[in-house]
Amino acid sequence: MNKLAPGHAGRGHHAPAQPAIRSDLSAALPSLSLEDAQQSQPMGAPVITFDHVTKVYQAQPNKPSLHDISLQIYAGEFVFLVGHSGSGKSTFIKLITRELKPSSGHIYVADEDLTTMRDWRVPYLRRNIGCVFQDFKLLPNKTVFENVSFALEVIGKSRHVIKTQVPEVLRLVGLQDKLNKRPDQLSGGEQQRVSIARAIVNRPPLLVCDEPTGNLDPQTSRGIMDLLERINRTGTTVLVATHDREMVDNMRRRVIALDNGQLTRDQDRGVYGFDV
Ligand SMILES: Nc1ncnc2c1ncn2[C@@H]1O[C@H](COP(=O)(O)OP(=O)(O)OP(=O)(O)O)[C@@H](O)[C@H]1O
Repeated sequence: MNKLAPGHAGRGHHAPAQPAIRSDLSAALPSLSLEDAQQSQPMGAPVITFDHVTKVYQAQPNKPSLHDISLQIYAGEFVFLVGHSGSGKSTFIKLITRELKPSSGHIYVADEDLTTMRDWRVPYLRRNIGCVFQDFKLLPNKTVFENVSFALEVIGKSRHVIKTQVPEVLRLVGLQDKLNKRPDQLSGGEQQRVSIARAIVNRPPLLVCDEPTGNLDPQTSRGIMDLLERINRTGTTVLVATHDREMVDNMRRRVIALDNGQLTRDQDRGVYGFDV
């Protein structure tokens, strides 16, 4: 069943998207407070809009990796993106971060049209999107503290901001005692917590995760999903691409299902729903 967000047309697969273009992306997005707030309700404005999006890779001209996808994800939602290997999940995420451009259709993040966005604006877009990957992507020769602080240094944050925000976020993910460890001195679950800390230290309003528990055992995976839920409760919109059936079935959040590049299901409190 498609859910209706307050004050908005349904999120049906073919809902027309007509957002106004805003020049200030940051102003258009809510900011993350690291203190746990009440469970936030989806707010009025869509954070992500796909409007008849098709993506065809040059290497596979006859087989769209995504075909005519239209949907909206609202501020404060927690959404699972599920589908078999090759169904288009990573392509979907790369379109949101503007690593890829669609072959046709439009994608809006906080009302900004990524299709027409100038290249110089892309780094500003990415400051608003925390990214978490299956393989953590930590810098091996840097400590936990340095891996997280680096994310703030590259966007020019002051030493004062770094000294306050990095310990705060490492406390949030439960790594306050591991600041000086290197990634190879941590478990897989701890490394993923560092990568989540790095993704949210700049308080992005949107967190996208591509198979965040793909390398972790079930118990560690539950800890990571609990953490993502806590981050979501602070108001951050969370999108998780996953194969983790148990997690999706237990958490009963919105599920968007892709099959061969087609949107086949968009369900509130959904289940994984594919045969393994
Ligand atoms: N750079 C590329 N060039 C050509 N085809 C690609 C490229 N990247 C992905 N594809 C194809 O696009 C389709 C979707 O791939 P995608 O990686 O988005 O799927 P996925 O659902 O994320 O898969 P997985 O769960 O295995 O990561 C597949 O058919 C894949 O072969």
